[in-house]
Amino acid sequence: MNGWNVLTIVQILFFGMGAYYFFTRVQKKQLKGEFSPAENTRQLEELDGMRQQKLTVPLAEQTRPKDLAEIIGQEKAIKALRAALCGPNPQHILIYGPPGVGKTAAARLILEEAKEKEGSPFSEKAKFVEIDATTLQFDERNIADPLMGSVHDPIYQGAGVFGQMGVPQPRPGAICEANGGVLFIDEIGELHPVQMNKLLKVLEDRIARFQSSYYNRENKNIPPYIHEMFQKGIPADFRLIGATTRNPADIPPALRSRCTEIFFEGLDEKAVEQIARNSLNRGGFPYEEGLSKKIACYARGGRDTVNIVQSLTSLAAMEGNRKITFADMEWVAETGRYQPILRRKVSKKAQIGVVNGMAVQGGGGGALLAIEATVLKAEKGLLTVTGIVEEEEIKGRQRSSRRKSNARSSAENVLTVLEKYGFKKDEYQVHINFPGGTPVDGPSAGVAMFLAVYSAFTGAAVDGEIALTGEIGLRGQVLPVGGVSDKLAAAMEAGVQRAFIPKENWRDAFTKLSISVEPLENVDELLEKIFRKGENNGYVDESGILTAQEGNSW
Ligand SMILES: Nc1ncnc2c1ncn2[C@@H]1O[C@H](COP(=O)(O)OP(=O)(O)OP(=O)(O)O)[C@@H](O)[C@H]1O
Repeated sequence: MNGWNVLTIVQILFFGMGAYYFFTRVQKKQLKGEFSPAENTRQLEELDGMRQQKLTVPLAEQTRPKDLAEIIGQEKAIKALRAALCGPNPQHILIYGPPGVGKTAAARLILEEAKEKEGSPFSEKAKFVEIDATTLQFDERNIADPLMGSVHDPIYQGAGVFGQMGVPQPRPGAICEANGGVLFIDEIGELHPVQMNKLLKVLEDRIARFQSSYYNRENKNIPPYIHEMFQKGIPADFRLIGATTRNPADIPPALRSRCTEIFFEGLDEKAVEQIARNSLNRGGFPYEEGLSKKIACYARGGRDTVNIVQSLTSLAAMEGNRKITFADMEWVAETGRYQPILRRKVSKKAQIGVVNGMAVQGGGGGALLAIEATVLKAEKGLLTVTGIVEEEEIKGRQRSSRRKSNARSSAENVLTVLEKYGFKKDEYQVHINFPGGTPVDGPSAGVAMFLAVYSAFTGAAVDGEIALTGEIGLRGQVLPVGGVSDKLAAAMEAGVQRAFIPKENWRDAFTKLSISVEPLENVDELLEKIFRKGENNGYVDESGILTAQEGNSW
């Protein structure tokens, strides 16, 4: 062997050792997922720096109820929640209700209370796992599903050393994290139908199952725990609490049938005032007397209230920690685009040609509207509808929209239906008025308009403590409308004693309300229910021009 050959062999050996060192080092790094120590220290320092930068706790967080007793105005719903979750056999639960009225706050607190109860299957460590269905994107490739979990197949980027070894890795989702506790899904009605079906299956099986075309029982590279995950699944034994602002009819029956349904009500004025007072007191600034009442004129629920109080306290703090005034509330309402809430109280007096209609307000929530009508004998028929805003822009907090009223065409239907009761369109001037310039959703005011004109036409006075909603068909049918729960809440707050709603909107839950709610199929039924026979509710007499003059005094 000559000198050249020895040198070559030495060079090859050195190169080989260098390559071996390099590859084993890289492989070790990948196996351990290790970074360089300096990089690791730098990243940790950065995270620590971020943790040091704390802002003060927002008032919304400070005022979050810490106890179920701090949730105002939902006593019945909370009792039902306790009954469903705090016993030895907790149920799955669906909570319905308008936004910001305490559904999430109550769900967060109920598990803690359940844990304290003797015989509860929830252990001290039972977790409350919260997920918002509006932020869950459905991924049909199932690469990332925070709710159900997913499998990282070896081909995917980031599969790491398991990827090189051809091992698929199950990644448990929220259903497994909640095992032994509560899974709370906010806005559950927004779940993609495929996710909803998978969730229903998990509620039955109480196991999360994983599949992958890369999984092979014979693959010796696959660690035993991953074999077990594929073959036996991962436990997902939890109680579901779903919350939704939708109507029960919009929720899949298969989910409803597996859950106890609980209804949170819209908050009335008194409840909002109480929440405002509690928040103002926690805010720590002096405030003008009666301010909580003023806040209740604008806030539609608990969240609105807390947000308004937060703006008020920020303003007072910015201007030298001064007292919070009514003028500040006006400013917050103006800049925050809070619409004043219509809160009419009904009159106990029976009046001719005046009726309470139940409506839905632009920004959400129900409202009670007065509808007045006059009927005058004339040479020629005429219909006038006033007080409605034909088209208006509703500037909501999140979006603006234009709304066109079609109250007039609904009023035309009313006159046609009235022909059955002796009224002749060509012989009367009818004037229907919605005092207050409120945007009116025409069709749903149909039955109320009918009653107002009928009353003016016949001279039969209508009880001031009744209210109505429903679209009217040309044959006098009472047709279904939206927002009935909100409308009933507003009616109760206004002092209504009897509310008439379309039969198709009827729910058994309405029997539990503090007022009488009566379903209607047609307007004949309505007339029979509210007028006694023989009273002045027949047809107009020959000489008579019957008007609602008496009714104009309200
Ligand atoms: N009934 C209430 N009593 C006391 N505080 C309330 C009430 N309702 C709401 N709040 C306040 O508003 C905040 C938001 O309410 P929460 O998140 O519980 O509403 P939600 O009904 O779940 O609304 P969403 O449907 O929009 O999720 C609460 O943290 C609390 O500070």
